[in-house]
Amino acid sequence: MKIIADENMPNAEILFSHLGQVELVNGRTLTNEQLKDVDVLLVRSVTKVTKKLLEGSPVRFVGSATIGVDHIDKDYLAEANIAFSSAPGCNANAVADYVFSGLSYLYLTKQLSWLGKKIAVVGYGNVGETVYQRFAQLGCDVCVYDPYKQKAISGVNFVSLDDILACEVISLHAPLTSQGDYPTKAMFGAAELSQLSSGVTIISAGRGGVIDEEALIRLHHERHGDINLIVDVWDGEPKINQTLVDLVDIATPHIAGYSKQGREKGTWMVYQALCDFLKHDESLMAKDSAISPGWLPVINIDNRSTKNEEILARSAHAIYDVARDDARLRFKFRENKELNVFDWLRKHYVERDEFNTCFVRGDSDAPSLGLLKATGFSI
Ligand SMILES: NC(=O)C1=CN([C@@H]2O[C@H](COP(=O)(O)OP(=O)(O)OC[C@H]3O[C@@H](n4cnc5c(N)ncnc54)[C@H](O)[C@@H]3O)[C@@H](O)[C@H]2O)C=CC1
Ligand SMILES: O=C(O)C(=O)[C@H](O)COP(=O)(O)O
Repeated sequence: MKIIADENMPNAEILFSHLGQVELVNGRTLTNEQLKDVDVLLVRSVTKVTKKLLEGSPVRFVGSATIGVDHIDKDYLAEANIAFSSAPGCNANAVADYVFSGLSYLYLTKQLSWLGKKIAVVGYGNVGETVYQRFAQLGCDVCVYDPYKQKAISGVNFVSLDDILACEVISLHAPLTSQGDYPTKAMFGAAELSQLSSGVTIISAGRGGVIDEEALIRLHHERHGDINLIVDVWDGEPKINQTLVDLVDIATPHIAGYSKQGREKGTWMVYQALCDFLKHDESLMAKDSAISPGWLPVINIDNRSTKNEEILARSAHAIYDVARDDARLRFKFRENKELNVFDWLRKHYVERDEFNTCFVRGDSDAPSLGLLKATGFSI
């Protein structure tokens, strides 16, 4: 059996080589020609899996080690009787860590406090729920917009899109869709953006295209910069709008989900699905050996008078400082105009551990202990 896997899929060779012959390829430039003798195709989000790519190939299983599936033509796969599996939730903690690292950065650099603000989450899936629950457990005033989930779930503060637009922090975690009752493509267009409150913070870590970037740039100018932006996903990746990069507080190359554990879990979930499809015993590989525990650092906190928000910010940054990814992006784009910088940065990403791999110690009555637990740290 021949298996083609994206070269950016961690552990692919280790896990899949006992199921077949594995070839690692650049997923962005993959062609139909490369698939002519391939049985299993394992991709990441940069490969458009369409009829054009697969037609005439013997591929009978496609796995995507990602949460998002907007790069997959699932209708065609079903029609062609090709099995498909993705990795729902694999990097939800990583994206939530990104959100808190971003807010921590704004707190430390602009003294922008968010704990007491009105916070909105868009999309209540694996990522949105993780982000929402962290805010809720921190005691924040948090609401969520997800018209598909609203009726089915109780105990969650679902609101309308207009209510979301009035909030002071808005974190976007909806998929990119252009069909259905509530398509998300350009869902944050000029009309919606004009309703944003003064000094709002927007975190865009779902998919580029959900925000109309030109409208966002215009709004930024009109408001004289009175809007804080943390942007991980871009319309038209890997080409990105440099005007927008220059305006935002944090610009990163679609790496919100790139924790070591999140990426490894993605490969692991696809491996499990392929074993299941092949009726192969997955226990030949141990999950523990496929997903790293992290470096297990310890943060010691005490009961002194440091503000809770400061403790949160410093702890988040001790594990993952989002500013390092922003600095790398800006530096590389200045340094090299020829290279596909966006993909280069992603391929050479210095992976980070998740907050949950870090243990916090301190007096059991220290209030910040509970806050750090709510933010995803281990106690
Ligand atoms: N920046 C990054 O590195 C990453 C980005 N993502 C993106 O985040 C998206 C969300 O991830 P998950 O929560 O795991 O997906 P999910 O599929 O579990 O949940 C998506 C949620 O969005 C909701 N939704 C759909 N249309 C909506 C609309 N018009 N308004 C509000 N909510 C809407 C759905 O009902 C669903 O509850 C993924 O589709 C992916 O595109 C995911 C992982 C990493
Ligand atoms: O899981 C998703 O969905 C994501 O957005 C991934 O983190 C994107 O990573 P790549 O698949 O593009 O490496």
